[in-house]
Amino acid sequence: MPYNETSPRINARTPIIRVEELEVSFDGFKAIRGLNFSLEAGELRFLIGPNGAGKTTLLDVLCGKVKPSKGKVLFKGQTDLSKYQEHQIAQLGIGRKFQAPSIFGTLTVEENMLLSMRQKRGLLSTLLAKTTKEQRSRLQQDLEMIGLAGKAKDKAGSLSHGEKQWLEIGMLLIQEPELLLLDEPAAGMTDSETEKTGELLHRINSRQTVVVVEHDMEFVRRFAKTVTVMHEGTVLREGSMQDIQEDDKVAEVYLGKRGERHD
Ligand SMILES: Nc1ncnc2c1ncn2[C@@H]1O[C@H](COP(=O)(O)OP(=O)(O)OP(=O)(O)O)[C@@H](O)[C@H]1O
Repeated sequence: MPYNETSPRINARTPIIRVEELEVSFDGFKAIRGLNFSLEAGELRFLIGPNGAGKTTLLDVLCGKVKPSKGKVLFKGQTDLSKYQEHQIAQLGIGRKFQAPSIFGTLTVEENMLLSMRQKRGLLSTLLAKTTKEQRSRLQQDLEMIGLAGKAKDKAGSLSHGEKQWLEIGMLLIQEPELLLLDEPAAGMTDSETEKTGELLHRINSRQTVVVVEHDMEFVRRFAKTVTVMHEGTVLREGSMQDIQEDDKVAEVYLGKRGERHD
């Protein structure tokens, strides 16, 4: 049975994430200021905005890497994420992929996936445990999902840049998060890898909620469903890509305050 059929993953009523009046300060500098943000279970949400808008900081708060100085961050309506450590948040079901790779190049693709699967259980002894039939089937399913089933026995170090990124995503998927946070998943990829990454995001989104921080506007145009535009630590606009593209305020923050130049 597909693993997502047994869990109450998608509940269209309760937001999977609700952020209220969030503030994050770094030595007095407010990187996030009064931010409100809501994400429904099952969404594929793109976060965009100029450099320094606070996109990465928001993901850092959601995964527990950065603690808010004010405000609420609720997971599934009741769990206050600000009270949990990073590893506990991972256990709760929020997976974060950073840009820097964390795979073991000397291990095979499959071994990297298995290590990640066992880490989730949090017991060192499980590293020595035998893989169950169910786990093997999970592994196979996720390898197929990320397009690396044919490379399961290859050393991870021999993969292309794009394939390494997919393996990292696979290592998150195998931990069965309900919410996946991805920072520029297509950065540095070839055109064909970028296309495959977009398709992968949509496949993942058929069973999980996904938030993607992205700079590549062509990628956003091609693959985004709903887009949140951030600016100066808060949400500037939210909507479909078409709404966002037609918005004067969004154009202004991206194009360096056109209005001011012409006044
Ligand atoms: N650890 C930190 N200490 C001090 N300032 C920080 C720290 N992390 C982020 N900032 C500052 O907070 C602001 C928001 O940064 P953040 O990285 O979240 O923006 P971003 O929208 O992700 O930008 P980019 O698109 O350039 O990655 C920036 O001004 C940044 O310099």
